[in-house]
Amino acid sequence: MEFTKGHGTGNDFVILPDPDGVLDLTSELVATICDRRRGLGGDGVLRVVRAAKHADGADLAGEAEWFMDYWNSDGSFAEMCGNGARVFVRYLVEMGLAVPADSALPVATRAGLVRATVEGDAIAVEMQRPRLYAASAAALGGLTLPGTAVDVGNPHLVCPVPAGLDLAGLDLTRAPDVDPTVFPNGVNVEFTTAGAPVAGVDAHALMRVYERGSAETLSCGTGACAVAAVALRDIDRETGTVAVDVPGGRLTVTVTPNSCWLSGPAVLVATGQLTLPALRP
Ligand SMILES: N[C@H](CCC[C@H](N)C(=O)O)C(=O)O
Repeated sequence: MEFTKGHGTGNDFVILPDPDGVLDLTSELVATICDRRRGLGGDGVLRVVRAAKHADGADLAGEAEWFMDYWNSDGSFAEMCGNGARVFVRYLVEMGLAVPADSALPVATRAGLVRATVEGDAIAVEMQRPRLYAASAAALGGLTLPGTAVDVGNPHLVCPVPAGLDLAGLDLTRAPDVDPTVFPNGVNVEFTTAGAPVAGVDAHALMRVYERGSAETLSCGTGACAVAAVALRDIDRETGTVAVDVPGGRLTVTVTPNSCWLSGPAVLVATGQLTLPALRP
């Protein structure tokens, strides 16, 4: 089966073209494909399927031709993947499956319809406005770090790193402990510090993330949106533009009154053939 490998600021995905939704994609197969030794390796899988051909996209088939069937590397589902949506659109355009109109390209997702624009090396995707909804905390290495729960279509917990602690030194080799009553379906946990002023934006943040279903990744698009929304709240702003530096590069988040734009690079690395036994006819 053909695949393409792509990434957005180091958040990497295996793209599987399956326009008619005939591939029997299972959690086990996704985990095997994403295994960095026994498979291709990836933070997740993006199946490219016509919205009309997938149960989770059919209700949006009248508004978007394509559905982004996103899976985390452990084989679990997620409602939204911001970097994944940007790489997904890069794939559609590069493969001639879609032409970005002036009014942006619609894509169906489990979190609803998103729109994307291609701006050279950068691809921007418009998602729902992050909603800050609770105070909670993450326990890590004997420390309890207070944070803010943020809904970006998928769940996030944004924890500022206290003065005296080094963001780079946090041990993210294991999942932070969180409150299951606040996050019954798990959560993506971002650890963040303020960055030096950056010209042309309202705030600058640095972040690392332990992702639900994928462990630590070099970047998390929806996580950057959550971090940006908290950074704006901390300067008493409801809207604005935030530069978010992740280990894999820089994302730019623009929070508007009704939505949130996530912009950054999206690169296709390679195309080839998957020959795993589970994929043989
Ligand atoms: N692990 C996330 C999904 C991927 C999020 C991230 N890769 C992004 O770019 O938004 C979750 O389970 O909600």
